[in-house]
Amino acid sequence: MPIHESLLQRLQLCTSLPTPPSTAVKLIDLVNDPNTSLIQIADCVAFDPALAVKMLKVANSPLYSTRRTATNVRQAVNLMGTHAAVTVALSFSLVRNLSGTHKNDEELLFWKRSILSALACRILAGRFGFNPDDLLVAGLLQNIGVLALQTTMPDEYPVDAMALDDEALLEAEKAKFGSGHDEVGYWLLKKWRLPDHLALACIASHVAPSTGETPPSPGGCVAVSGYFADVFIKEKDTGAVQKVTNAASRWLGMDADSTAAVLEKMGGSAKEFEDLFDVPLIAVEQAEAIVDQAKELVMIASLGKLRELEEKAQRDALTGAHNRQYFDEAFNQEFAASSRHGWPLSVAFIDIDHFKQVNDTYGHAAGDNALVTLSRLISTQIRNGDIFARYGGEEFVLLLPGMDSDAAWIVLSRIREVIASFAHTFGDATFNMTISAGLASHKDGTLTYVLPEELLHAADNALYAAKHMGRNQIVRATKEIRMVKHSLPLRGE
Ligand SMILES: Nc1nc2c(ncn2[C@@H]2O[C@H](COP(=O)(O)OP(=O)(O)OP(=O)(O)O)[C@@H](O)[C@H]2O)c(=O)[nH]1
Repeated sequence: MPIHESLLQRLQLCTSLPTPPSTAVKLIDLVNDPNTSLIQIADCVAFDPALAVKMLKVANSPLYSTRRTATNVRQAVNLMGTHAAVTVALSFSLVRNLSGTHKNDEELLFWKRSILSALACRILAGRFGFNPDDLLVAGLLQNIGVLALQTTMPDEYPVDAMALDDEALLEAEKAKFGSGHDEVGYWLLKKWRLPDHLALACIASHVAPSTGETPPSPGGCVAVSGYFADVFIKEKDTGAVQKVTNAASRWLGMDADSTAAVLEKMGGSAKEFEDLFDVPLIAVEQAEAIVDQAKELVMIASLGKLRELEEKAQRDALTGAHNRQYFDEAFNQEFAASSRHGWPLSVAFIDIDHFKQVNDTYGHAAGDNALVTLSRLISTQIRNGDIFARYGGEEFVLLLPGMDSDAAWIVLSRIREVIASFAHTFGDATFNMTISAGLASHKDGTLTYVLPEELLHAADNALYAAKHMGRNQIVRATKEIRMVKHSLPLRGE
């Protein structure tokens, strides 16, 4: 991913770009060398007294909880192991020197966010089985490109960079400079000679997964870590908890419960990270408020899930129309209300004509597809309170509360026309379908019924009559039709 040329020139000419301190440069050499030994790391750390103190602190902290206590750098490095020791030493060395001369609040905020991201990364790594120390560094440096762009072009860079969402910021940068902080960050870290598995976090964490099915990846952890950090940084953004919940679900398939658990863990470990990195991160009350907020969200999410499940249980899996059970219940209730109050109620059976031929000619999958399309077409023609359900096979039923026979006739006519004029396509095939419908109405001044089954039976008889009369039409139940027994072999003949 090459950086836009004029931007590259400006970056190369900039003398104040963030640069790693000499200890970090040595540590990067060690990171790149597969044969690095514990002695070499201990040597390098020992030359930097402040770093040595930090390494002792971290080796004895719960982050690397062992029963042994390190009393000198050699022991600390030993306890942590080569990989962890060198990556952790590198992150301390970078942050201390890059943030050491906090020029302004903005820069302090930048490092606060980076350290909180690193903390989230470490927790997420533990959850998904990735290397926690690699992810700590990646989380820390994922937005180093922002710092590079801010330093190179202080007057042109969006002033509200930290307030923007990552996607919006990248878009603004690309429009202005031709490249975003993701590419610039990667370029800078490669210039520092950081190995790809660490530098790539700058790029990978900024490309959203295309589907929700992507398995969790280190890049995904880094991406989501920024949203976790924002919950603590953007105190005024009341939607921050919701945003991290969405991002964690999208990138890592996490549910609201797991997201809240990570937030809780972050709140608990922030103090430790604050001590290690010497940057104030969060106030205790703030951490508590965030955890409360996260718990509330879990409750809302589980209520939402419950509603979703209830809704699912009422729907036909193929077409999304209501199912027979839901219809039966609603129909009985509506019939009772109609009888009680004298409100009109119409019900219609809708059946696809010669549907067997569709299956036989174009295949069962084409038939399924047509059923889905037909349900969608019908749904667009009805109102909220109307109930459209799959009664079975290619037969549907439409319940129209408050509608008399004439009004229902108009709705059904519109449905009949819309369906007849729709050209279904499946693969190379194009075909049209028609429907027949039988309509019966209660309490509309014409026929009345004592039992709900009688009304349904009348609508069914009317459908038989529509089929008998040549299909692609609607027939209303009349006195004669209403009581007819199903004796004619009409449907499917
Ligand atoms: N693809 C598909 N076909 C279905 C489904 N449910 C029922 N069918 C088919 O629907 C067809 C219904 O056929 P028939 O009852 O003979 O009726 P028809 O061919 O529509 O003819 P008329 O109703 O008399 O116009 C059968 O071939 C069933 O296999 C389904 O879920 N998917």
